[in-house]
Amino acid sequence: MRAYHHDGDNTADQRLPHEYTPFSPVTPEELGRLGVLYWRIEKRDDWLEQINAVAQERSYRNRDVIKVSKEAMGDVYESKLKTFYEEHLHEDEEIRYILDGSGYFDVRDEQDRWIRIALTTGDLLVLPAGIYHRFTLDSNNYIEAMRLFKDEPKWTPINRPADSNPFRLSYLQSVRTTV
Ligand SMILES: CSCCC(=O)/C(O)=C/O
Ligand SMILES: [Fe+2]
Repeated sequence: MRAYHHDGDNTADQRLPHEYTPFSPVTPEELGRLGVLYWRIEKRDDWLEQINAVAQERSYRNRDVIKVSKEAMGDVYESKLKTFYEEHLHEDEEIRYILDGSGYFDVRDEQDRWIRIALTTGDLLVLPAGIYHRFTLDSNNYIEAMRLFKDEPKWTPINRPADSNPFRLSYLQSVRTTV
């Protein structure tokens, strides 16, 4: 995982790294203050046991696997990518363990700037309910991820603006009390 401030350029290809100049890294602790959690679980023999331990600890009872690529998604590929890259929130945590490939999750910080989180195989990321975010493939155009859920999957992204959504309000409250 590599997290840094995004350059804010929305005109160039979203799949490019978009590193702010000068490069401005963001630590896991800073992500933690936004409610974003991160674990590194190497894809060695015991990776599934480690995922199961996190899932048990955090009550993630359901899971599935998604492959994002032209080959895997066919006709819906472009429209799915567009949906993933619209700024949105969810009323539940978004939990992704990267099984293969790579991609970028962008999250908003306290000043509403984008932080780009570059994920590769072995990264486990949890975005809290109510955080504004988006996802894009990088120039490798391929990611395979395990999606974990507390209960039944709540797929529906709620696009910004969603400032009076109760999950947004409670997210903001939780971030303020951690600062
Ligand atoms: C790497 S999983 C694809 C992106 C996704 O599932 C999502 O919900 C983005 O916000
Ligand atoms: Fe999402």
